[in-house]
Amino acid sequence: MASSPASASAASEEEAVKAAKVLMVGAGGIGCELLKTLALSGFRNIHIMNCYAAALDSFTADMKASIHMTSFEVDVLHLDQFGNRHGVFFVQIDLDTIEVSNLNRQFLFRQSHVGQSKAHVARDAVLKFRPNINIISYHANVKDAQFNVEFFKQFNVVLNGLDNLDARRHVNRLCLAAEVPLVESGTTGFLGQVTVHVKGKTECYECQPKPVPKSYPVCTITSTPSKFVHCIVWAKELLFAKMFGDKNQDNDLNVRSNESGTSKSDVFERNADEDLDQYARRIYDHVFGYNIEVALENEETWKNRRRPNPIYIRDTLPEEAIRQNGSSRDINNEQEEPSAMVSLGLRNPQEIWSLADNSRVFLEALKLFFEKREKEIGNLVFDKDDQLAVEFVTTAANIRASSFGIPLHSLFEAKGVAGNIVHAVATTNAIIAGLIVIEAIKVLHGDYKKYRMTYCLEHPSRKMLLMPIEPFEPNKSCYVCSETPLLLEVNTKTTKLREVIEKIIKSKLGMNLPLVMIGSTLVFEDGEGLEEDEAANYALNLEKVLAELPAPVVNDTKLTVEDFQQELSCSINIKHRDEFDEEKEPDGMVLSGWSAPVEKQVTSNGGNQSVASSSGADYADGIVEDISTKPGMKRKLDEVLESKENCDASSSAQVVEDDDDDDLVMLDENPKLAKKKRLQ
Ligand SMILES: Nc1ncnc2c1ncn2[C@@H]1O[C@H](COP(=O)(O)OP(=O)(O)OP(=O)(O)O)[C@@H](O)[C@H]1O
Ligand SMILES: [Zn+2]
Repeated sequence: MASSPASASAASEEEAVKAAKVLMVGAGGIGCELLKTLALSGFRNIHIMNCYAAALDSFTADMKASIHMTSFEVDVLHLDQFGNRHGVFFVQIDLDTIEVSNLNRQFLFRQSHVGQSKAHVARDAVLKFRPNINIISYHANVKDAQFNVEFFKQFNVVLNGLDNLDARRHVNRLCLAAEVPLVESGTTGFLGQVTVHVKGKTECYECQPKPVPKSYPVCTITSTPSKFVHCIVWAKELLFAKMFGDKNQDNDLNVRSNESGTSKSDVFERNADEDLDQYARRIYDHVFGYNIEVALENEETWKNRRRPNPIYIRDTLPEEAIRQNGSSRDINNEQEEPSAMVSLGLRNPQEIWSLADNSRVFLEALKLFFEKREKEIGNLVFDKDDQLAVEFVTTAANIRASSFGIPLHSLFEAKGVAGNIVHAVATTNAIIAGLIVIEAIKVLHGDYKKYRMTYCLEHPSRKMLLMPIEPFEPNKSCYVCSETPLLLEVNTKTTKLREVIEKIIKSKLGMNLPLVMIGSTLVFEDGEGLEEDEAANYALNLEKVLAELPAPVVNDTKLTVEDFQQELSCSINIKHRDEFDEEKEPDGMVLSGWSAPVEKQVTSNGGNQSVASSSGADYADGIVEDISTKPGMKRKLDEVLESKENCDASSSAQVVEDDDDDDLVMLDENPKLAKKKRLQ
């Protein structure tokens, strides 16, 4: 009996799925769901890979310490280079190990897996219910050099389940270079999206500007906090950074260097004759007492504001309590990871501690950093998974909040604010994983007219929670997927090559290992394998101003910038400019022709949704389209820019921080986006 066209098409779809070679990047919340859904959807050849040992060299000591090397991982490593063992395969990459906090939603993992590779354990778990699937797992960073264009070329489709912009951009570039379709995804609480990117047919992941983190005026953070988040930003970005971070970094911590007003040493330096107890108390009095007194002297500031109270240790912890502080420490409680609350016998992170308890934990945390983690001091960056750092930041924020009459918060709540944590919703991940598989099947079938970008909303819009939208055409001025040159306005007589590389090429253009050419002269190259004299030469060039490079960069010079790993090359036309506005153009350079982050005023729709994005500097998860209100118009839901508060004229810089508000916010419509053409 002849088969109907419908069944023939279903059969060919099934064949395409069976024969597919799929690369999946990320085995976290979305990744676990995705792996399971792929396995249950007929994908037969799943190859999760682990280039773990090779990648290990590029890992920092901390990363290495977090990796569990098991015989299983080594075994997987020896399987083969490109997984051809199985002919067709599904590959999964993830650099992370399993944490207890993953278990509520990353259902392929169990308590006993904590500390093990996500990629391997996920592979193992799926093999238990689909033993005939070919899976190879890689416990590695997808940015590792071995995952080059050749590696990507072997796949029919790449599926992202990542949580950061950096890795997403990298995968986008490799997919473009290898000409492999990419299905990209992200979730934030109830919100999520799946987008399809096929070279030449749809826009690439970087065709559109990505959201920028929320920023607060410096004066709000340093002088006039009115919300708890302002205290958290102060504690994290200023105090913590000042105490434990890189001393050479700019820091706007608005503190006087010492009480007598003389130019003696830095107040944050520990004096030779000071024991740790004395040092901790001096810091406390300085930042919560003395500095508030100084701020109070500026009557103007407090005209229409509530005046803060200086807080001194003698008031919060009278003498005997101070002494107790040392002795109440449970010295038998030698924890692997030092914790001030544990050593002081405080057990409940969900409880709001009194000012006295906050003060005790603050002093204890400060001391523990010096006692137990002295080697790290000078290099620490706040990390929401670092218990002692969270304790320090929580208590510093609470003491400051108390000074300014702002309600105190529990450690659990403060950690959420400090780490920009939006609680993940397992159902959203499951829905998004399902949508990824639907798009992957369409991609394998090659019918690009059926591709959809789908957005998962929290509240129904036109009675729909899922909003499918036709993908857009590539953006003709995208520097990643088109050849449009960029324009850099810069003072060529004062700007060093190093600044252009750090602030523009690496930071804005996201290149990993850039190479810079002026005409045919190579002035800089990054990466391993350079000859000693080459490296020395490039190091010299880095410190030269542009106009004094071996091939001088002046007005109208064209730079060629390339990243071999990403197979990305772009031209930058230079326009010399003498002056830059320090406030509006803090880089001292202006790059145009790239997808600059959108910095638009936002309005709230009065909803009650949380739209913060991924943790730390890793944001940019979601672009949500609200086609119910503006058909064809893109709106972004996950970028929240607080309208600038009135601020002293002296405050110019911005402290960058993510959203804290609960409101659903939407960007004003971007007219540029409205003009974009849909796929024909
Ligand atoms: N460069 C990268 N290479 C490989 N895997 C990556 C890379 N960057 C991120 N990932 C992985 O992407 C996954 C994202 O998953 P998810 O968003 O659920 O994060 P998580 O770390 O598992 O959970 P949470 O951040 O909520 O604690 C993580 O498992 C992470 O290890
Ligand atoms: Zn593009």
